[in-house]
Amino acid sequence: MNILEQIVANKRREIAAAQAEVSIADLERRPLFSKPVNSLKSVLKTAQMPAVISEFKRQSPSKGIINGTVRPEIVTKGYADAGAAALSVLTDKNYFGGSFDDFIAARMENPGIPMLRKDFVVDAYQLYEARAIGADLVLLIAACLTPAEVRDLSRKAHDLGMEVLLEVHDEAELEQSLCDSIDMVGVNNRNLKNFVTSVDVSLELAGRIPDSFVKISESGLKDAATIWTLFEAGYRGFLIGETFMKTGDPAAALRGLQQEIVNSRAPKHA
Ligand SMILES: O=P(O)(O)OC[C@@H](O)[C@@H](O)c1c[nH]c2ccccc12
Repeated sequence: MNILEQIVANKRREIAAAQAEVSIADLERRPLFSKPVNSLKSVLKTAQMPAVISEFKRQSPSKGIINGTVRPEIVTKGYADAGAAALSVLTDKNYFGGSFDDFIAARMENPGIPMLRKDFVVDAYQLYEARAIGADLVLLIAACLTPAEVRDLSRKAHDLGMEVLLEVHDEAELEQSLCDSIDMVGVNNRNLKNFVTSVDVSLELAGRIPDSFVKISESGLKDAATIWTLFEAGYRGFLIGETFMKTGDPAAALRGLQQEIVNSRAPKHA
């Protein structure tokens, strides 16, 4: 099994255990379940500048521990104050060291900013969980879902009031999985099967994503020049985790990058 298959197999066991313990009716009664949703799509649609979606990620299968000491409420408040367009918080425990507690701590501190539940969603039950912890949008990863699952899960997410970010890594995934209940398409520069990162993936797929979908480039992003190149290619959102999290002060790292983005703004955007 490749790593993605292992993660998904583990996820299915976790879901079975969670379902045995907490019913959907219980999730629907959680206070955050009915909170109004913050739209990321509407923010990105009209973005005049690259919008950074800042991720809280303690560890990953490719990098091991990235930051073992950070507190989610402090880091995410710092991200929001530094001008992040949205927050992404990992909730997978086994491979990314995340949790619902991390997500909820970030949510309580930042009620008004779009928040992505970053996990491996393979079952509608997880969409109820996402809503119950206060998520505004969910990630659906084409590489671990059939096109029919993408369609059904994205419709269900909409029924629950959330937006959907579809993650693709190549043209085949894009062509098979894109459907009209997707709000945003995220091109993952990292191949989840072997962890190799290249922004060429985003550049190659940009022209193949219809303009009706907001485009987000994900993973391996570090510098303003690359972000502007991707902006020119049509990307509006930039999902960044490690570049910030590996520093002692992730919010300061975001602030520095935002400065760099403004300072290196291409003349035609002036
Ligand atoms: O830390 P990076 O290289 O900036 O990447 C962030 C984000 O794109 C990455 O964490 C990610 C993208 N898609 C995922 C799916 C599952 C887990 C993690 C991810």
